[in-house]
Amino acid sequence: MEVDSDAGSRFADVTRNFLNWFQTRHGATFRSDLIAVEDLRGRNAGRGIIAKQDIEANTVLFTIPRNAIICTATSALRDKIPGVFDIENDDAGQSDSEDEDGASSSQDSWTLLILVMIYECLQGEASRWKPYLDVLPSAFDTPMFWSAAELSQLQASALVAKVGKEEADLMIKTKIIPVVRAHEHVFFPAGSAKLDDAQLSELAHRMGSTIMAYAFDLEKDDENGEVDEQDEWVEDREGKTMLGMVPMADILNADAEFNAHINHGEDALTATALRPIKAGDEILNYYGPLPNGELLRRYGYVTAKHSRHDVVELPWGLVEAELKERLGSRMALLDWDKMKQLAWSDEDFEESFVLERSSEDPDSTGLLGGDAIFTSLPDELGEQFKTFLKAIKKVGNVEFAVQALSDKDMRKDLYLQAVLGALQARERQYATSLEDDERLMNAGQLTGRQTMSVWVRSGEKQLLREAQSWIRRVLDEMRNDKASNRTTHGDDGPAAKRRRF
Ligand SMILES: C[S@@+](CC[C@H](N)C(=O)[O-])C[C@H]1O[C@@H](n2cnc3c(N)ncnc32)[C@H](O)[C@@H]1O
Repeated sequence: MEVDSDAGSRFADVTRNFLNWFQTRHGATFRSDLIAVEDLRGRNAGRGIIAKQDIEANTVLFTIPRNAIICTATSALRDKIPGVFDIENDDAGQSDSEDEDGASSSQDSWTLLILVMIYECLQGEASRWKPYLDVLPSAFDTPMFWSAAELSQLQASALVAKVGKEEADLMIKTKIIPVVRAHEHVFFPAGSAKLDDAQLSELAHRMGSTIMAYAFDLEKDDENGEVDEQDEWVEDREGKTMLGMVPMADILNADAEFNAHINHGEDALTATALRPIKAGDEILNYYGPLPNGELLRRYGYVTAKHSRHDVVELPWGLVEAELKERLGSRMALLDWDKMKQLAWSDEDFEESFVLERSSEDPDSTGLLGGDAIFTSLPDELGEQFKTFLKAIKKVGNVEFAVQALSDKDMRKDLYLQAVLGALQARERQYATSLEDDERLMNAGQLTGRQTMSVWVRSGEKQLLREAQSWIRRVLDEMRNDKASNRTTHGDDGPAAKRRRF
């Protein structure tokens, strides 16, 4: 990425101001002898923290006093509009408050932090976090901000349905703008221009996306003052946890393999090296075992190391269609709609299933061991298949369903064949093949967003292929077992040890 020199020096100025501001917070530490905040825009990673020299394991890299965090407990907004913040008395962590100005709100910790961030931004120089707010992003690469044409590059990825733009628009319209409008004298400093609804909505979107990619969960400390790292970077969309913006901790970039950890202490959060770090290496945090699609949705980037966590959704309808095809002329015996109604009356019946690889967790030093391998279909998919066969038997007493229900090997073969067909159909839902995607990547003509789309969709296709290969291997094994049983016992001999379905 080209970085023009004017923009480059502005970028460096706000970084310097932020560092000065951070280091003068009471209780803050920053090992400037060991680490530096650097401009990583050349590799599309914004700011990041780099080791200036070799660092020993367990070294504390920086400390953030809790009062430097932006959250509902530290911002002055809470005292100015206490009614809006009164969510404690509600079991679900939500309030349906009606304040003196009649603005109705149903807030949670997520919307309250958006309000706090809007408030602090609108205070300008008067906010005690101004130098920190200046290093937060003004533009995002998350799909929330993509055009329809850009989104179409994700093809059949389930990510498309999860972008959530309409939900965010509605939340801003019903929970953010009314609160600001009802308290304009609080949000807009005297003499400042008031934002119109479109400008407020844009600011709220920016703050929402910043929180999504930067905020920490502040309430998950265990008795040792530590946080389960998978929960540390949160997406608490149910509003049940206390969220906060943690200056400096959120300058750390992250990957599926990482070398630093943020410990949550009583008075401060500390960033610690998990293992020896070499001079020049980036200090990396961990956002959890996220598939690239989810990394893109929440944070706006993808990495090669996160591919191991990729997932793909298999809609049940595709498995059902395969089964229908296999029923062939026997379909005449069935009232398909009645049978479906019966199957769907089971409360556990699912519309789709998530396929994923088995992969070990990173070790205590942040390193990954072993490959991620596809080793099984979801148990629930097998259960659902059986439920469906039972419905077929009940409604039509179709011979092959009756047989499959009593013969485990036959059922397993039928199941695997149907899922194999469904996986192939799922692959065909994408507009390009895995090979097309590889050619596109190799041609090197894609924009950043296009590259990320191809990465996400080809990661899903790759997993579909691995699942198909796994099924073919299992089917081959079953055939070989059967053949060897026949040679051992003769065709009429008792079946040898049956495999579990
Ligand atoms: C908590 S911030 C980290 C600091 C950020 N780079 C900045 O300049 O403010 C999270 C954002 O950093 C970027 N990021 C984090 N890890 C990254 C990585 N490994 N590669 C590229 N970008 C990354 C993404 O834009 C993400 O939304």
